[in-house]
Amino acid sequence: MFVIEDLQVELAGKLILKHIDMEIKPGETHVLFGPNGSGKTSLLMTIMGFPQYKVVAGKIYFKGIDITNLPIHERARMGIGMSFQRPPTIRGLKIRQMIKLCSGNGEDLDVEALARKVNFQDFLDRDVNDGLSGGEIKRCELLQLMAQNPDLLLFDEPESGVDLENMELVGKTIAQLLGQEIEPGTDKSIRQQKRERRKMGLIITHTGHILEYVTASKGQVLYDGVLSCVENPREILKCIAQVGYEECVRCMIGNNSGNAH
Ligand SMILES: Nc1ncnc2c1ncn2[C@@H]1O[C@H](COP(=O)(O)OP(=O)(O)OP(=O)(O)O)[C@@H](O)[C@H]1O
Repeated sequence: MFVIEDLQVELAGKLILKHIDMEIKPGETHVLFGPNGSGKTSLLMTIMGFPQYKVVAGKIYFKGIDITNLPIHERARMGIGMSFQRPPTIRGLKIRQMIKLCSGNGEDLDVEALARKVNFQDFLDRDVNDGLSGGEIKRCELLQLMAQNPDLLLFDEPESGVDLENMELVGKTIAQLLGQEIEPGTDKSIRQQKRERRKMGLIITHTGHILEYVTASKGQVLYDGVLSCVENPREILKCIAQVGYEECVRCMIGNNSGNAH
C-alpha cells in the first residue's frame, strides 16, 4: 500500500503541493492529469525523495513505513522506481553499467536479453542518455525499471516523444512492469491473475494514450498544487477535452476538502 497524508511541499521557497491525500492499493494503477506547471512532476519527485522538494507538512507511507524523510536510494531499495520526463545525461557511465546498478546485483543479469525486450540492445555501450532521442530516452528509462523491478512505479509522461510504432512497445512494457499482462493457457483464470496483481503505478499523462495499454483504476487531476478530482480516468479525459481544466477549479471550490466526486 502507498499512502500520502495531507502533504505540503515547497520548491524554491514556493508552496507547490497543497494538502495532497492519495492512496494506491496493491495491484492498482492511478493516472495523474493536470495543466502544465500544476505540480505533477513535483509530486513524483517528492515521492521519489529528491531533497529540493521540501516536505513542510504531511506524511508519505510505503508498505506501512513512514518514508517521508528517507533518502532516494533507500526508497529505491524499498521498491520505488521512477521513469523521468527529462532524465539527466551521465557522461562516463555506460547504459550497460547503469542497468546492472539498477538491478542491485548485476552479476546474474542478462543485460542483452533484457535490452532486446525494448529493442535497445544496440545502445548499451553509449553513455547514459548521451545524444539519445526523446523516444530512445523513454526506452532507456523502461529498461532501467525492468532491471530494478520496483513495486511502486512512477511514470512521468511516458508517451512524450514516442512515435506511434514505439508507443505500442512502450505501452505493453509498462503494462508488463505493472504486472498487468494476461498469461493465457496457465492454470490460473484471468480473474485470479488480476486478483493476484501487487504492483502499484502512478502515471502522469496529458494525452491518455497510455490507457490503450494500461488498466488504471483511478484518475486524479492536479490543479495549482491541489488534487481536485478522483474519477475514472477516461471520464476525466472526456471532461478535460469538453470543458477544460478550469471546471476542475469549480469542483475544488464546491468541495472544500479538495477531493471532488
Ligand atoms: N527549480 C525550480 N525553481 C523554481 N520553480 C520551479 C523549479 N522547478 C519547477 N518549478 C515550478 O514548479 C511548478 C510545478 O512544476 P512541475 O514540473 O511539477 O509541473 P508539471 O505539472 O509537471 O508541468 P508539465 O505538465 O508542464 O510537465 C511550475 O510552476 C514550475 O515552474
